[in-house]
Amino acid sequence: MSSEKLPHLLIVEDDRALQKQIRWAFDQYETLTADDRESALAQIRRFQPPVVTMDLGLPPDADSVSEGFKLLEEVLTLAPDTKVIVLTGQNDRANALRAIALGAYDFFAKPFEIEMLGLTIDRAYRLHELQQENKRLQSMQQPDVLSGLLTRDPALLRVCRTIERVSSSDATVLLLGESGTGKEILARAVHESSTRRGERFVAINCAAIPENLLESELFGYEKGAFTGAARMTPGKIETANNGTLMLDEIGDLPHSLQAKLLRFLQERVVERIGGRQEIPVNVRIVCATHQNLKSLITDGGFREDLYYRLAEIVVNIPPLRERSGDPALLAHAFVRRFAEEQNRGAMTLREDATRAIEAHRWPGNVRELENCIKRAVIMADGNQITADDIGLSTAQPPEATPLDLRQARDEAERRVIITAMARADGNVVKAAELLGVSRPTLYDLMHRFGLK
Ligand SMILES: Nc1ncnc2c1ncn2[C@@H]1O[C@H](COP(=O)(O)OP(=O)(O)OP(=O)(O)O)[C@@H](O)[C@H]1O
Repeated sequence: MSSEKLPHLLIVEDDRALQKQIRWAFDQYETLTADDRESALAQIRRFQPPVVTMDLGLPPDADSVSEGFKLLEEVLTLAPDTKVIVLTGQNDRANALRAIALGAYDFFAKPFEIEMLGLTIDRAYRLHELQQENKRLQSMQQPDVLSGLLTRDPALLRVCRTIERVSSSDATVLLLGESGTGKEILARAVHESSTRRGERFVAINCAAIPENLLESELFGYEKGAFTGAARMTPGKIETANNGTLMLDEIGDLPHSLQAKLLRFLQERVVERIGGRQEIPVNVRIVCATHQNLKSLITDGGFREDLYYRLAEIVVNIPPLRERSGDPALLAHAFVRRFAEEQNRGAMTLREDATRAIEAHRWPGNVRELENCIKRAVIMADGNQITADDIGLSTAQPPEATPLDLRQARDEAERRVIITAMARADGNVVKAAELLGVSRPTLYDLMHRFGLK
């Protein structure tokens, strides 16, 4: 390795003999030296050494530590990632601790063993390297488009991985899930993690608009196409050109429009109502519904050919009641969010409230939970939310259990761990206490069940 490639090590030491000794001992580094504060700062500015060893007693007042502490603070302001190892006098524990409190990486009392110092310097370099690598990776990462979606449930985590994987393609995604399960969040995530993210995300709810208006909303119209069409208006499909179009509640799309949408998906052109021109549109479609499209097809309510056009990738979003641990996890997060929004200070859920949340069936899913917590935050007298504030009944219906004993045991353990982690708001020590096991045992179990 050429000497330019060696990492820099700055030795700040006014005792020339000791300075030399350290230099010789660490020839695996490109050593720099300084014997007072000013020259040390000059070396830091010029070379930004990852690691610095520093005597606290520096001239002009080498018997006191004032120059040393001043330098330590300046180094950490100038280069906060630098690892500073402080060398102190023999019985100078108080100053050593003060240096650590200020942000020094480690300390050694003189006289010290040079091998021990060497090990600490090596460790400091490795830590510095890791931190730099971490920073580099973080700066390369795209913004996490699923960060607004909270879950620890394995099935929903799998859904998130699927969404991330399919986003880069242009495949049409069909999101199936009950109302309030997070279909819109996932549809936006598809858009935000695709190359279309700089373009528009346009959503339209097919159930909320009457049939005659829905056609013009989707396809647009020319001026004079019908009474009241005062000027040309592009439809949602056209508006979403180059971006993503979310067709929410696609199961409610009237038959006549199903045929028209199918034509668009085949030809990728739209014709505005009253227009003759075919306008090419490049759009990625994500659709969603809470309905069972397969049975709609059987009953003649939905075209099978349209279904297969839309269902290139089908994603099933599990309802909240089937997501292990998620009700409590989301409830804690919503309490924090709403308490902040309502300026209620730090609020928490009392254990009886968490239990009531876990026991409820959540027919309205995350939206219902969100509203329920919002109401409780407003209603609670103190800063603890009780089961009464939540206002839920706790009757729990029986659950289907697998018959294989080992599988049942694993499944039960897994659920209990997820529930404990959620109830403890992610705090492993608290969760271990709730479960009556040691922290390492809980870590082992989490590892065994693939829980982070
Ligand atoms: N996993 C989650 N983490 C955090 N917030 C969530 C999560 N899932 C849903 N939400 C919130 O719950 C509410 C409902 O979610 P969203 O609108 O995406 O559901 P939806 O399935 O599209 O509902 P609908 O079918 O009624 O339109 C939103 O406020 C959303 O931010």
